[in-house]
Amino acid sequence: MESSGDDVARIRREIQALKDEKACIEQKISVLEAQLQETASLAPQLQQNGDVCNGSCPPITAVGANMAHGLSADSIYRYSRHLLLPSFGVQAQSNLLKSSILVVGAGGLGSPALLYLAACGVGRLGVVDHDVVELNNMHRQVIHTEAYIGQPKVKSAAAACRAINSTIQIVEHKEALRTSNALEILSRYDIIIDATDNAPSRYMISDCCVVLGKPLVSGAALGLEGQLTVYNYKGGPCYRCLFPTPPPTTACQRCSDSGVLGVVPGIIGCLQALEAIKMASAVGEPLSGRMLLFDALSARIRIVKIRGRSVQCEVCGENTTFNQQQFKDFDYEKFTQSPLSTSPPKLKLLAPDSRITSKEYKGRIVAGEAHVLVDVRPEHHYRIVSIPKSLNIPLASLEARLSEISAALKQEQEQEGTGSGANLYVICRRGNDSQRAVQYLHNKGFNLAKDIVGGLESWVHDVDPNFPMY
Ligand SMILES: Nc1ncnc2c1ncn2[C@@H]1O[C@H](COP(=O)(O)OP(=O)(O)OP(=O)(O)O)[C@@H](O)[C@H]1O
Ligand SMILES: [Zn+2]
Repeated sequence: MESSGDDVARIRREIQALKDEKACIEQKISVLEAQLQETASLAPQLQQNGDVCNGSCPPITAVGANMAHGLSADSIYRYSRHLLLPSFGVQAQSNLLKSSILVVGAGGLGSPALLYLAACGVGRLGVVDHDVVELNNMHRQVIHTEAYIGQPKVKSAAAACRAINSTIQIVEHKEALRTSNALEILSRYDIIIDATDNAPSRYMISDCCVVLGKPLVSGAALGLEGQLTVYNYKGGPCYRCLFPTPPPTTACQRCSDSGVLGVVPGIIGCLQALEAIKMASAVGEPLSGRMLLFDALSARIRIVKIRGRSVQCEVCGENTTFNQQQFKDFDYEKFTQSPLSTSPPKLKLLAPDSRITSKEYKGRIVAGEAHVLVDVRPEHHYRIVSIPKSLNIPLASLEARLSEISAALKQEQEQEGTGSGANLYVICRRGNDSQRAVQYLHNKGFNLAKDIVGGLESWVHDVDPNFPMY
């Protein structure tokens, strides 16, 4: 028998499937309605004339309305506020409708970018992402709704775009962009938007744009800051011109570790859409050779001049031999020493006898074992949630606070009255920092220190599914 939780999930899935079907049918209806509207505007005049056109009469639209630009009546009405802009107008809108733009990543940056690109009438809009929608995406990834939790982001994003504009083509690429598929996917679009969140993807997308000769709108947002620029546009620099060597992996922070205020990627994503729209419609001056820096706390936006194309650039420089084949063979994960996937790396620094699983640790609590549990997460993480009776000593202050661990172990031993001494366990969020801490503690003479494999994530997974996770 299914549990009530399974039931709820199944019913939600069925509802979503029906909603998708409904959205698809509605899209078809509105396309047919637009066709009907255009055809019907001819029909009464044919009837009034009392005869049926045999092909020899002049086209009736030529008498009723002069629309040499080719926009339909529906499009004129839909995009009328664009058409009214003297600096945009009919020509720019027609250019947009003929353009194609690809957004890589349907997360914090991609969400607003996709919504505006769909709304403004980009003729073909592609979205690439391999991930599924999660509850902790909701605060910033505004294209997704709760009904899509657990479903592919591309499916959710495409449905939202279609709901806004059923007259454009939306293409779903439900896969991670890799060297094996990037050339083929990117070659189908005029302009590329990088809305990903990791170093290997950034280098890979930029290099691919260089070999294919496509302009790239690149954005980033973390914490309360964001930045934006356009690469590879009419002789401008590429990402590698600016950053020939990848930053150290410790400098590559992720939203899932460092946090991000939802509206910050919202702002940068909107600006990415704007830069793409400007290029697609041939209006204005793209942000090439300049970088926009946004600081939410001080409410400051600065535009700084950045270096131009580097003659020494390994990918776009004067003597480069970098081509499509080299792109396909390039190992971006090795180059940046970080994974393409959004999941953080899992370190293995300790011997098995210096580690215990979260289940084993739970067993020791139940057995009443004398021990101290040190939680080495930063204090603001610890304040979100922690295991009762744990002692918070962040990894960064471990060196200065070793005496607190000694004191806690002594106190525990006295309370329990054990002769053999109390055990020392170390936990963190995912099991990486706890290993670093145990290595350090071993060097400082705490030889019995053990790390809890997989940290609080494994505690939630294997011991207590109700323990809140972030
Ligand atoms: N190589 C890639 N190909 C396709 N999509 C990618 C690639 N790299 C990253 N992405 C996608 O880009 C999006 C980036 O979104 P965002 O930075 O908001 O982070 P997130 O991974 O959704 O959330 P969080 O970091 O908070 O867990 C994600 O949906 C991710 O799946
Ligand atoms: Zn370059």
